[in-house]
Amino acid sequence: MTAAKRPARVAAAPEVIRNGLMVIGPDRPRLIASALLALLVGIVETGILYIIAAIAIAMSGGGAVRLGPAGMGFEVSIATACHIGLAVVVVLLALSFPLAKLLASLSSRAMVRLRGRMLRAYLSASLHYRDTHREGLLQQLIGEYAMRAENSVQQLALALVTICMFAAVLAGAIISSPVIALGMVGGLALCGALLFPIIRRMRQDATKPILTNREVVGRVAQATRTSQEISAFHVARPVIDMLARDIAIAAEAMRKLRFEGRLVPSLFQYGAIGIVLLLVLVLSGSGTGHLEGLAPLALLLVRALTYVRQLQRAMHVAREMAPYITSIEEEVSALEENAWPEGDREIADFRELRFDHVDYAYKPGERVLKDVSFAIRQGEMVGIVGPSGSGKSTLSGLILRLRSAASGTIAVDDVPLERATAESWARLSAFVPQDSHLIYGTVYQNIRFFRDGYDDETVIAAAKGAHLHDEIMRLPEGYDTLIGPGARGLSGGQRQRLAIARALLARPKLIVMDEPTSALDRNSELMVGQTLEELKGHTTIVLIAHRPATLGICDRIFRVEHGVLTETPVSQHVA
Ligand SMILES: Nc1ncnc2c1ncn2[C@@H]1O[C@H](COP(=O)(O)OP(=O)(O)OP(=O)(O)O)[C@@H](O)[C@H]1O
Repeated sequence: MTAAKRPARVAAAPEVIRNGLMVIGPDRPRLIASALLALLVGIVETGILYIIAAIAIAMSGGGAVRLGPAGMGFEVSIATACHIGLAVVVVLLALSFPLAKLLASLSSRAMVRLRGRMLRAYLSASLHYRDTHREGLLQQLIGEYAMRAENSVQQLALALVTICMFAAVLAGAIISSPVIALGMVGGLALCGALLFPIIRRMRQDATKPILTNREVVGRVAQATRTSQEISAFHVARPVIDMLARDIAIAAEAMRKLRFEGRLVPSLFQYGAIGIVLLLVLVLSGSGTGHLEGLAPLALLLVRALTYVRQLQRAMHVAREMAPYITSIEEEVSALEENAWPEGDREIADFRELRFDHVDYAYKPGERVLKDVSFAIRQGEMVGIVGPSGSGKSTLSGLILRLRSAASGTIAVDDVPLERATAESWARLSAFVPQDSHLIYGTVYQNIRFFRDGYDDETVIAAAKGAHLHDEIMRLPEGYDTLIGPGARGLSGGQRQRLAIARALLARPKLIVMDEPTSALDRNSELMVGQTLEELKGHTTIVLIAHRPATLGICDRIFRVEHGVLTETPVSQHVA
């Protein structure tokens, strides 16, 4: 399982209901309250339709308005009937507010829960598992999938509410004229039976989305990330063509779904009306006397049919959306199963970090690190060298406790690194990646990087430690200048030193630097070198580096080749 599959099908009703209830979860009492309220609205609505019909009859006949069931009714003037009607309308309006509020809150609360769960699951999953995901997965889950799940819940709740209203109006119609009302129910059932083969065929057509949205989103994410290269290689046209093709295929599948969504309810409604008219024709021709009170009944039946149409549409949309919930559930469960262990031992300091016979594989059977054993003592500066692809970055992931060994042990003093709490090790260690990223925010926010409890002075001290302070002070608003995507950019050298300031902020005991000077200009490289000199002796540094100039400062140097680590003399690497 590598990524959320775009559901290439329309769900069956039981799946829709099961999924909807799963997402609604703790809000089921709200759903029940909505249904009860809807039933009440349906009953009151039946009353108002009955009053309107009675007024219409009285107006056409010139007499009083007759209200109440046959034989037990009473007569009132048209004005009184209108007043009663207005009072009922006020009740209807008053009931509409809580019903609308309940329905809206049901789905929005479901979305908040879903998004929170997805975000937690994704960010708590192991890096090893996240590596197996294509790019843009979280965005797609939290964006498109959550919206569709919300829509499914909304439609399902709407369907339930519609059923309740339909039941109330139908009950009114049955009381008014059992023969015609039951005839209409029979007509609907007949329509359903007749239309079933067409519906099934259309549904099958609609479930052939050859290209998944997942692929479209993945390709868009890829196009965004490589936008600079796309311009430089002048390949915008083929990229646009490729995306346009993908989008068109997805759109065709969607068109078929929409077509079904529009057509089937109409076929149902008009078919049922036709059957009712036939029934009236038969009854009037036979003179069986079932036609008294036909006017209110006609109104009730028309209203009931609009509910059927509404129900059809709601179920259609809910069915279309429900598989996204299945997909979210599968994806989130897999992420949760692969949660990265939090650990249970607080580590405040360490004397030694030791690797014993450590193996690591991204894929089963393909060892990237083989039988790695070494120890780093507190305060040492250790260089890691080796050709590209030899396993240096993988090693840094293991040191940072972002990955766990496939076999062998990694220990901080006597504690296996996996047992150390993720939080305490993250406080004790820091990372300067090969390619660091800015976030949209001020320089302060970029250096703090979501960590609370560091005042401005501490941030400034970190920037000074990274030899970035003077350049920050030259920005228009100093540390308050907005930087990052969509705002002001920084040069590669400045970005790298900002990454170092980020790492220095919490005064870590261990810093892993992945090629910190690989892409730097001479000036930035000198400043990074100066930072390293200043850290030497009191902060343990693991320096992944190629340049002899950077390695000269190291106490010890390890070489990784084809995943095998050996110690080599420092003198061998210094020019
Ligand atoms: N996410 C991944 N999935 C599968 N294989 C991976 C993954 N990341 C790295 N590898 C493989 O693991 C091996 C070691 O990669 P690593 O990034 O640790 O090398 P490196 O020595 O840091 O390389 P460089 O100096 O180019 O950064 C490489 O063969 C690489 O192809």
